[in-house]
Amino acid sequence: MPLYCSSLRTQVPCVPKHTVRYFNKFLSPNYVGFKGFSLFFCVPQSERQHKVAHPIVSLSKFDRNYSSSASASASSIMADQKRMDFVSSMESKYSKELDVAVRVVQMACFLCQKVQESLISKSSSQVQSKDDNSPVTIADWSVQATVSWLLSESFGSQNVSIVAEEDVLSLSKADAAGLLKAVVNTVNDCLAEAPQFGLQGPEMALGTSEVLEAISRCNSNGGPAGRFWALDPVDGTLGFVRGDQYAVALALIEDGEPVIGVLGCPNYPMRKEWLSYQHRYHRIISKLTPPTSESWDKGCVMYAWKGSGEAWMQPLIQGNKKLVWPNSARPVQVSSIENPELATFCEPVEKSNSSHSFTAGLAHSVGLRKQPLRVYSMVKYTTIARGDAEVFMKFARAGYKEKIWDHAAGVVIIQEAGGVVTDAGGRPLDFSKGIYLEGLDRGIVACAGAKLHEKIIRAVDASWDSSSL
Ligand SMILES: Nc1ncnc2c1ncn2[C@@H]1O[C@H](COP(=O)(O)OS(=O)(=O)O)[C@@H](OP(=O)(O)O)[C@H]1O
Ligand SMILES: [Mg+2]
Repeated sequence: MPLYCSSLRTQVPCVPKHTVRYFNKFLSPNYVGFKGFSLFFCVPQSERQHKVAHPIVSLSKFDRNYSSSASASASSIMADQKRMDFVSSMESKYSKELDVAVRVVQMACFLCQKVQESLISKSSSQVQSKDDNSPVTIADWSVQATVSWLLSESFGSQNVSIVAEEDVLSLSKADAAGLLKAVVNTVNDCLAEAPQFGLQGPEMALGTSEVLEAISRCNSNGGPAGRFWALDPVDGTLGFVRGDQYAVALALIEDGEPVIGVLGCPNYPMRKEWLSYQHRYHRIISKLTPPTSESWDKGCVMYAWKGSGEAWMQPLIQGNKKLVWPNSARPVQVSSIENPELATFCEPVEKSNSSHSFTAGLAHSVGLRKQPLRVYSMVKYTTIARGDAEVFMKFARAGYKEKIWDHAAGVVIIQEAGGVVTDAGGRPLDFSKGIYLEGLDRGIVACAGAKLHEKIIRAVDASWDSSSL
């Protein structure tokens, strides 16, 4: 039987994670029992071909988490075994949901990219105004319809409950007929590509009523019990219409806790320096020196499930390539920088969304010296999870209530990548109270590590009373 061998500390595609963890525990250089076996391990080719549903695995990460010392006691081995069993059971519990959610977000990114291209090249006639005057585009409704339709097809509509940002009212008005037509066409164009993403599209193009129904089905109010999906079809609408950063955010929330987080970031640059530039410059440079078709220049989908201790990033599907799992996924980890002088903090672009002056004071008091990185949308969560910045702070004006779909996916991803996310009082965000993060204390603080986090929480307390927030 042909064997697939891989040297230790390289990334191993197509190996079931629990198998790697199991081997890795014994392959630790300190583990005397199997020391002579520590250079290679082998997996039968047939197993490799059949068990490809999981992402690639970084052995070095598991070394860090799971290495046993020579004096490892039987009880710590048992604890490891228990954790392995827990991880395996959770893995099988969420594997279909994760697989479908990542594919669906890939499709949503594909849709958004097309709409954003046409928005930038045409005028802004495709931008509508919602009651709260924020711009909303064809993409918002089209993504919501597409995601809702695909989740219902994959799990059965009776099993799918979705909390999402857009409502169907403004789209159903008589004067929105042109917009509705554009949404129906965009949804059908996207769903026609479903097989490329490993999903099944409709046999016939969806009619207007089916599209409206898919959008309006996202009418769950969340809450503390059961399962629901939280969707922000286009988070960072301003970034989207400006041709800049935005995200498609999908999370599965179970009994009030986000358990799966998937974030599509179509404009995320692989070279982190580009995050500080307006996306316009990136586009110009890309035109002058176009990336090769194989290079991973920008755009990713990040994902994680709670309790796995892993977060992953895969490239967006390009051209008419097929999504073959795990689609070159790479593990991501938060930065190891603890020194505030070396750390970068990111925050919302719009000062109406978060007080820039308050965060500047906090930054100064904890010794953060670098210029803030202002990035639209939940891409800020991606920035921390990937290790491209160390701190994310958001302090909205008093009275603003944060919504669960603006944070759920990012929280799971940062936590599984090794970071910390809390409110400004140091408490976990509460996703169990409906569509808002009720009881949020002052603001949101996400950090790569606990030390930085603690410093910032202390600084908030010290300066809050003198702030005008
Ligand atoms: N006044 C106010 N204060 C705080 N937050 C607000 C406010 N208004 C809106 N929002 C929400 O912020 C989402 C935009 O993302 P950010 O908060 O990261 O801001 S920014 O786009 O970088 O400026 C944005 O998400 P989208 O509506 O999906 O763009 C909103 O949910
Ligand atoms: Mg949003």
